[in-house]
Amino acid sequence: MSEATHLPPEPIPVTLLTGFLGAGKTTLLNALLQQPGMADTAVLINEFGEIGLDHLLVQHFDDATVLLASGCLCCTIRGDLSEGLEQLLRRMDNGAIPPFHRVLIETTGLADPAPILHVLMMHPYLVMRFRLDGVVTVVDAVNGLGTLDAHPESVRQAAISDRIVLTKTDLVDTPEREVGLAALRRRLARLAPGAPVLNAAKGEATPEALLGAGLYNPATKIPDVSRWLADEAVTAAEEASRAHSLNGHVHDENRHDERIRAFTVATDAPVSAAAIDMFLELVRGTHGPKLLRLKGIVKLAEDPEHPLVLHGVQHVLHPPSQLAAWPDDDRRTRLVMIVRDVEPAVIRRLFDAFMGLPAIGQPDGVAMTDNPLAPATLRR
Ligand SMILES: Nc1nc2c(ncn2[C@@H]2O[C@H](COP(=O)(O)OP(=O)(O)OP(=O)(O)O)[C@@H](O)[C@H]2O)c(=O)[nH]1
Repeated sequence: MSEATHLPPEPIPVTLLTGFLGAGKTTLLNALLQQPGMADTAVLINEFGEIGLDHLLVQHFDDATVLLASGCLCCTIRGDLSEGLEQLLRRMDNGAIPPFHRVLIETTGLADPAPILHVLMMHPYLVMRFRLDGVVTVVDAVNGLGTLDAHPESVRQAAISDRIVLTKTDLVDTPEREVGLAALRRRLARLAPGAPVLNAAKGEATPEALLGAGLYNPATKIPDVSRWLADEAVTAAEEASRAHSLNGHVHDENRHDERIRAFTVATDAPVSAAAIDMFLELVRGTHGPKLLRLKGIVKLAEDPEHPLVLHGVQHVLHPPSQLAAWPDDDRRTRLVMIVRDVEPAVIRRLFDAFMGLPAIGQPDGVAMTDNPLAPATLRR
C-alpha cells in the first residue's frame, strides 16, 4: 500500500445557509445547486413542522440530500445534524452515493445557529471529516429590519455570518421601503462588520462569492458571537450529562420561544382558487404580522394535476407558482404555518370551514361567503 493511502482524507468544506423564515434560503440553495461545479454537493435540510414541504421544493433532491425533519425548532438539531452528516459519510464510503466535495446545510428559519456551529467545530469525530467553511445568512430586504427588531434568532443569524445575501431588493419599490433598506444595511454593517452584503437580484450571490470563505473564525465577528459559542459549549456539556442520566434525548425548553407554533392543515378534496384566495386573505387580514410563515401546496379544483405552490412571509404573500407535476405520491393540499401568539385551532377551524370540511358548530365556507350578513371580507 502506498504511503498516500494512509493519509487522512481532506476534511470536506461545509457551508451553513441560514436566515429568518421565508428570507429566501431554499431559493438561493436551488440557484446555487444549478451552477456549474456544484454537482458534487451534498445537502442537509433542516425543516420544522409536522409535515415538511421544503424537500419537495428543492429541485436537487436525491440520495445526497438528507432531510433533518425535526419536530422542534432547534434543540434536537445537535443530534440530528451529527447523524445526518454521519449518514452522508456512510453512504459515500459504501458507494451508495458518488463522492461529494462540499456540503450545504439549510437551517430552519428559526434556528439559533450556535448549536449548529458547535457541532461543526467541536464534534470529536466529525471535525476530522468536515470543516466549517463559512456561514451565509440570507436577509429579506422588505421584512429584514422588522425581523431583526422582533426576533433575536435573526440577530444571531446575521452576527454569525461570513457573507450576507440580501434578497427581495426587487420588491423595494416605495420610498418607505427604500428608507427601510438603507437602515437595514446600516444595521447589518454593525452586526456583521466583516461580512460582504451581496445582492441576490443583481446576481451577486454566486458560488464563487459565497463559498470558500476559509475556516470559520469567531474572533472576526462581533464579541457576542464568541460568547454565544462559549455558552453553547456549556449547554452542550450539560445536555450530554442529562441525556446520559436520562438515557435519551433532552428537550431544551428554554431554547426557543414557546409563543411560536408550527402546524399543518391538510385536505384531500380539491380546493377552488377562490376559496384558497379568500382563506389566505382572511388569515392575513386577521393575524397579519403574527403569521410568520406560510408554505403550501394546493390541489386546485380547476387544475388538480398542476399543484399550486404558495409562500407567505409575514405580511408579504408572494405570487403563487404552479408545478408541472406533483412532486410525490401525497396529493393532498397541505399548508404549513408558523405563527406567533395565535392558537392553531383558530386557523384550523377557519380552514375547515373554507374547504367545506364538516365541523360541529362551524359555519361552512359557502354559508359564510354567500351570506349577505357576513363581514364584507368574507362575501363573494
Ligand atoms: N421577489 C422576490 N422574491 C423572492 C426572492 N427570494 C426569494 N423570494 C420568494 O420568497 C418566498 C420564500 O422563499 P424561500 O426560498 O422558500 O424562503 P426560505 O428562507 O427557504 O423559507 P423557510 O424555509 O420557510 O424559512 C418564495 O416565494 C420565493 O420565491 C427575491 O429575491 N425576490
